[in-house]
Amino acid sequence: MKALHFGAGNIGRGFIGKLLADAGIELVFADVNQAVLDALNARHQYPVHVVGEQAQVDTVTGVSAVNSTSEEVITLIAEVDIVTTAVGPQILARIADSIARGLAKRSDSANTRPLNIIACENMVRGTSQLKAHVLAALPEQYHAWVEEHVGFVDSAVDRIVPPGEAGSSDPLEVTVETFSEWIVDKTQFKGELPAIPGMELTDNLMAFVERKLFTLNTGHAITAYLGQLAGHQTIRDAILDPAVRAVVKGAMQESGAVLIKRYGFDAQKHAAYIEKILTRFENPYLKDDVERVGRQPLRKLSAGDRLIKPTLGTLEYQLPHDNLVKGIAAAMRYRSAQDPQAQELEALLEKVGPQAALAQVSGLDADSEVVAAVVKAYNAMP
Ligand SMILES: NC(=O)c1ccc[n+]([C@@H]2O[C@H](COP(=O)([O-])OP(=O)(O)OC[C@H]3O[C@@H](n4cnc5c(N)ncnc54)[C@H](O)[C@@H]3O)[C@@H](O)[C@H]2O)c1
Ligand SMILES: O=P(O)(O)OC[C@@H](O)[C@@H](O)[C@H](O)[C@H](O)CO
Repeated sequence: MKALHFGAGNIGRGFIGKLLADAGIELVFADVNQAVLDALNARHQYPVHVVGEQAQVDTVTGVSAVNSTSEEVITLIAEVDIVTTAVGPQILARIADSIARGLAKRSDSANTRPLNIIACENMVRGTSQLKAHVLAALPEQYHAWVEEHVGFVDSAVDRIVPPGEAGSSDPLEVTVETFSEWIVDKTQFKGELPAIPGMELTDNLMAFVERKLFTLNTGHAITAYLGQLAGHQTIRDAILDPAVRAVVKGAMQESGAVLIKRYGFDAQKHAAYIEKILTRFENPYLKDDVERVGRQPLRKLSAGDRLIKPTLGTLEYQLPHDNLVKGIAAAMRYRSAQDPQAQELEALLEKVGPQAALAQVSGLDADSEVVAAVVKAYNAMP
């Protein structure tokens, strides 16, 4: 079996690429970072530090890399059995053209072996969104062939992987937590279901996607935003601050009430899931900056993402949302000199004020009670 993975970044090297390579699958990474590409092709292996009570260093072997914008990628898509991505939601549209060209080549060369494509991004049904971009870039004559031979498989992916230590000179070294979860929608595969240790198959993906995105990522984002406001640099320091922790836990309980109502989750098990996440945020072996977790606040404040979507759920079921509201207000206070979205948000707030800015980025009704509540919380923050 052969796989092409787009994005040799933190989650690409530290989780998805590692699982594929560990399963004995021949793995090629596609990326645009020349230093990473050169190092992968020079060494064909890299170290993964799995940190926790029982630390270990695993070596991922037998890997190579190509530039994501090269013709080699097109040829690989025509040949491989699995394509995975971990590039970030905003990059999916950019790689769609290459995938479309690769699928056309695959069809032209009469390769009818099943191909499965799995986007491993923090978004709801990211692979389905990638599929829409790919079909938009693919001439109509190939669409029926793609429907028959190519599976677009949605997934939920969970492992906290911060960037490498600032002091490390190895561009490939990656540090990961012990916990990991990769859940894929088994109803969307073409051909035989792959047996990859660490990949779990489900026919109830939406429940897992929403559970992860609207618990872990909701809590993570609020930890970052409130943490920055309280002057903390890392997620660990932020979550150990009782004032931050109370809002984060409260927000996860509020989104949890929505999930319990929507998917019939067991309330006790969900409470245990929240507690486990809080201990993961506290991990003393990971240095995860609030700026990584808070990155791209416009994406995180968009209608389908981790702050607004669960809040809409509380409105749907008439449930409390005071802590989610504080989290949204804190997101609007997020500032980062490195992050173009943080600057765009700041400029928008200056130009139109918090009420109109929130309505614009989130799609919420500017005259709604919930927007008024966020603006009140925002004005009360330093
Ligand atoms: N890091 C985590 O803890 C974590 C956990 C679960 C999910 N995710 C998700 O995984 C995705 C990647 O996150 P990350 O933390 O690994 O980010 P990252 O920045 O470390 O990695 C992204 C990689 O994509 C590469 N890239 C950019 N443009 C590209 C292109 N056109 N073609 C190919 N590669 C390209 C970058 O060079 C980089 O190596 C995001 O959607 C994120 O939400 C991250
Ligand atoms: O990757 P983002 O920007 O969507 O979210 C930042 C973090 O919350 C995220 O990367 C988590 O570390 C990850 O989702 C854990 O599984």
